[in-house]
Amino acid sequence: MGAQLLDGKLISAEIIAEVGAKVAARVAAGRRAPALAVVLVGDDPASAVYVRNKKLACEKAGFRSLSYELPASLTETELLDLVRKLNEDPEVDGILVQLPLPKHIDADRVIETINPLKDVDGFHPYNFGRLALKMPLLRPCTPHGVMVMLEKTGVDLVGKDAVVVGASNIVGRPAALELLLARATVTVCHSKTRDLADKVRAADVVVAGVGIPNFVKGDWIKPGAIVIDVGINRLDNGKLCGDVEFDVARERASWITPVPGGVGPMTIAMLMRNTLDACLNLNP
Ligand SMILES: Nc1nc(=O)c2c([nH]1)NC[C@@H]1CN(c3ccc(C(=O)N[C@@H](CCC(=O)O)C(=O)O)cc3)C=[N+]21
Repeated sequence: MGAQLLDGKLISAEIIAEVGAKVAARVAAGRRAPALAVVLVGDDPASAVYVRNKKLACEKAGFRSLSYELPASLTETELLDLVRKLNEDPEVDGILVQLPLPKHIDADRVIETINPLKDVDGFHPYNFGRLALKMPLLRPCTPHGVMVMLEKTGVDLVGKDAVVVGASNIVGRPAALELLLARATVTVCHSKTRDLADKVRAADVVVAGVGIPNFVKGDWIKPGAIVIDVGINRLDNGKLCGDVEFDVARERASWITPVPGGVGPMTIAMLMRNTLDACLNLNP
């Protein structure tokens, strides 16, 4: 027994290849390739790795990537000016400002300054609101990647009990909206939730995004449940691990995502899809 693995690396590679084929066809028809601007402020080593992976994905998809690597001393005004310049640049389809930003910069203000049609992270309140109102436009990449993985299980989510552990703006909340859009019954748990274990025990689908290694215990998982682990935690030994106690959960679940090689690569695939969609929306 034991769960089947949802291979994020494989699914991501398929999606990036699909995007790449569409880009190649568009370029063959004489149109320019989609262009993604990636803005990195400061020198957080994890951010540098993610940004490098995003640039590699752009190459695979045939996108142009414009990279802005700026010092931690950058002022908020300077960053907002750059965002406005990219908003107005007709050669730029997608704008991604890597988070977290240095503390002296108000990230919400930066996100709200991005043209919602170029907001390929799906973080702008406009895109978040569209998702909440059942008319998604650019969907937040990580929760959208979660939904694509859930589709790969072939399990119908309609009426299923889904429990989201974590209520962050980038994972838990948008994941809950995605699951609701798929017509699951959604419970969102957070640090004030009582009897978390009981809530997880009742779930047909568990989505964990809290950023604490092994926070969701394997024996909480209902036999046959689907487990999607969005956590990416780097341990002292340098290894990555998720938020779910994988080895025990794996024995009980029907499907489970590994870390690494699960949701992480899906986030990047969905970013490529959003950038193509933004390009098509802006340059029909
Ligand atoms: N504006 C913005 N948009 C983001 O989408 C965004 C962000 N800021 N800030 C940081 C988080 C984190 N994130 C990841 C993307 C891919 C992997 C990924 O591909 N992970 C690999 C492992 C990579 C490694 O070895 O570290 C995996 O899970 O297999 C991880 C994390 C995007 N984020």
